[in-house]
Amino acid sequence: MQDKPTDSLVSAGAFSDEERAAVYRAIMTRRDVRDEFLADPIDDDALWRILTAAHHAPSVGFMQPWNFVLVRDSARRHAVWKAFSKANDEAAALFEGEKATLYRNLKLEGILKAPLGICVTCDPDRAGPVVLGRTHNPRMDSYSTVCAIQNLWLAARAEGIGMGWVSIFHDADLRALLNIPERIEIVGWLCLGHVAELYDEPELQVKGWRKRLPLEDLVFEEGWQEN
Ligand SMILES: Cc1cc2c(cc1C)N(C[C@H](O)[C@H](O)[C@H](O)COP(=O)(O)O)c1[nH]c(=O)[nH]c(=O)c1N2
Repeated sequence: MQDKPTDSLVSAGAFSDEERAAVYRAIMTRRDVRDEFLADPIDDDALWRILTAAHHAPSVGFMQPWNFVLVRDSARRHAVWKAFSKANDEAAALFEGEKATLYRNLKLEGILKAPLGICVTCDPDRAGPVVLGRTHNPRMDSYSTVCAIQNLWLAARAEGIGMGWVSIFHDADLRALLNIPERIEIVGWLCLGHVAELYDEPELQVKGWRKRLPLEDLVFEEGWQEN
């Protein structure tokens, strides 16, 4: 039998009431931020803590496939916004009638307002061709990168920094603007900045786009249930 690595274990006990409340508060009050960004720059230490939280996300085979491309330059962010704008016109054309009007009235990005953009990428080759846990589903490396983004989002919330995820782009446009090689997957463009206020429910719900589904309808016991 192998020796238990006691030196590298920490207690798995539950958090104190206060610690638990803080974790749930970060989860429940995290919002996708679009229009509420303030121009104030993000403190370097806070940014590093947020990136460290992202870097401590779980990843398949511990491959840590992520990179974080930080974009502060306003001319570059303007070019990213133009790429969004083109893709958003295409997206808007897919809706009809009232839904199209509502879509047009939604603000779906904070690329120019937020002082920092982060393009999060996934390198499928980070841990060689055979990755523990990825063999039967190649998407596991992308899923790992999404875990990093969620950690980043929650840590930002705890730091009082807002974040918005923008996905309305042609990959090729972001790739060209940021010099990202073909073999690297673009997972998300994140807008980060201080915010004065946050919606207390998802903005898409507040603006009548879609409601939060009842959890009871989404939880199945023992197998799939067709409603
Ligand atoms: C993968 C992915 C991609 C996007 C998003 C999220 C995720 C997870 N969201 C944010 C999304 O609309 C938001 O999370 C939901 O509306 C729920 O709101 P809260 O995040 O709880 O505020 C998002 N929002 C937006 O305005 N423009 C966008 O392009 C995207 N893209």
